Amino acid sequence: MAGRPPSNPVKKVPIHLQSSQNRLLIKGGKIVNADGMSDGDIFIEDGSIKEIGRNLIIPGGTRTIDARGKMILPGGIDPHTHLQLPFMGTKSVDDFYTGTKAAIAGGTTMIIDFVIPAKGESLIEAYHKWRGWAEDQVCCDYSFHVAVTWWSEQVKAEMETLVKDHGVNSFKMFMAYKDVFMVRDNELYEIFEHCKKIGAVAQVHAENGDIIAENAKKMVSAGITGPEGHEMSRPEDVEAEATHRACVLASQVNCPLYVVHVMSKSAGNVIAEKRQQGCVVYGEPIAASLATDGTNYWNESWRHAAAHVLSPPLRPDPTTPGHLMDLLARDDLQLTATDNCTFTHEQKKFGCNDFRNIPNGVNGLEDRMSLVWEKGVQDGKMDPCRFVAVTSTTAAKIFNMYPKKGAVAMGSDADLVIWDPRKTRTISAKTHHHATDNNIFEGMTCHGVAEYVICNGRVCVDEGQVKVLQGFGNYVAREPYAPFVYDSVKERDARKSTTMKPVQRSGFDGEMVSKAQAGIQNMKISTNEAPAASPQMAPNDLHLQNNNVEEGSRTPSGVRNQQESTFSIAGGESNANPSGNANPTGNAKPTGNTSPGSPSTKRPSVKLHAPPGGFSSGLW
Ligand SMILES: NC(=O)NCCC(=O)O
Ligand SMILES: [Zn+2]
Repeated sequence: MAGRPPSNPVKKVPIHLQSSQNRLLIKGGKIVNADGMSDGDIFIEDGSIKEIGRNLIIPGGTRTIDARGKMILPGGIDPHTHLQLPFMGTKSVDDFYTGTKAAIAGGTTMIIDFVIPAKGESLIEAYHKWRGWAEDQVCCDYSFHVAVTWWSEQVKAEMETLVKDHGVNSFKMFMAYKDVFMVRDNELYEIFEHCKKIGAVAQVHAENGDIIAENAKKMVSAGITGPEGHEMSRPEDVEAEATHRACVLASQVNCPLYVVHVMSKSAGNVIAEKRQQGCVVYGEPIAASLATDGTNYWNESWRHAAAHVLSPPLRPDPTTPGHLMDLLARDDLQLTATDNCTFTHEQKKFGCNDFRNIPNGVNGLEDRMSLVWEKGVQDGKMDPCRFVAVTSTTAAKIFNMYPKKGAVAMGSDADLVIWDPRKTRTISAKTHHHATDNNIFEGMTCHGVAEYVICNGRVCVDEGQVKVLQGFGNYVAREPYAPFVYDSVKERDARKSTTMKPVQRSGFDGEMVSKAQAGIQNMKISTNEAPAASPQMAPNDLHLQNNNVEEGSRTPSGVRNQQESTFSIAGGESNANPSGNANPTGNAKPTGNTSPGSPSTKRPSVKLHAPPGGFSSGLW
């Protein structure tokens, strides 16, 4: 289509900007990968790592960087950013230029941003719009997740196209932002099912949007209009509940789930617990949740408090960052991001009379690497290899870019950081490279400084000096069915198929009772006048909507056929057994009444409050 960049355009970087930097030798550093450390020199040519070893034979004219006493890490990957996001009546102030410049300054060499279509907007159109914004601005490589903010056959088809033709293998759903981006549980279930079918990773923003909307109204009515009302209206439980719900829904269809911005201890614990139970779920704490806390919302300065407003919010429990770091260190949570979505004080002021209008979002892109080093490695909770895993390698694996990204290895992209673990720096809005005038980590001093940052073989931070090139980054297309994710999914599928078997019985060993005998034809059942129920049935579990109670489909052994259940997650009626015939059990007879329009062509409209197979209705 006219005006759109092709999916993988070739970047034309002027030769004078790249030629002298085509070849690089990094000598004498400690190479750190997620799976181990080694000593070796690294030869880089034309954007990728050509050789690693000692006494390499190098062409003349190669620039040498002395890395003695330093570590050489795979460049950071931030899998969660919102650059120039149109949001809450404004636009996040870091665009794809300043955002990626800040990223590089701190040692991050790739971002994955979110395309967020409005409800009703084509996902593909939105994707092209975001590509257009990014393409000539990005200083480092980038990719896109796409948000599913509404649900229809069109969206379903577009997701497939995005996977097949545009290198998107991850889709995010919002359980919050009611009426704006939020999707409901029945939609989530279907989207998860679809993600699994197309080999994508489903991501969720886990907060209960309905509860938040109600709480926020009450808060404002009670006169709590400042930033503290933001946290009070969306407390920890509201995040943990949605996290749990997302895990339960995804696990029904065995869809891999990725929970973005884990902000609370209880949400983190839910993920840890679900992983222990065998769910394929990944948790992403962010720089903000690992390094600061929600006590800031009670700061007397409105400006200070508002700068910290993001969703889910930071938690007032000051032990939260330490707890999340502990979970991260032991792989109960898997990787870090930032959710970088910056707004200036002028923009934050939109909410000066009502916290609901404070644009949600904070910084993090530039400082994540140093903060995770300080709170993780310097504090003795993780070693440098784990640091590499949680800042780079695991993102590359989950989103299927490994080992091109996320590794210091022969053949990998030359996205590298020469890291000085002893050097310190103090974070400040006065010196950062973001476009915003505030920094939620103001004044924090961290060990770990990116002395050199190399993006695709180009030195973009040189002895601490930032020398980025606008538009230098490339779009990274990602294949579906990431082995790191889908190998576990396949295993679970296989396990399920061996355990999900009906009990083989010789026949029904009690007295069969037809529904006519049971006197339930055209009988109206209310919760007060339920018929004799089977022992496991709770009368309140039945809610009959009309007078026709029809026989459910049974397998030959008499077991309820769960595939033909009348349960519909979408709240509609299932058409699985359109004839309305009872499946003969060997004793029971089919009604034989299949003519269109006859009573038995009507689908039964029994609404169960428990899933099929969970309880027996006892109505035979
Ligand atoms: N997180 C946040 O507060 N802003 C960015 C949008 C989102 O991810 O919810
Ligand atoms: Zn976000």
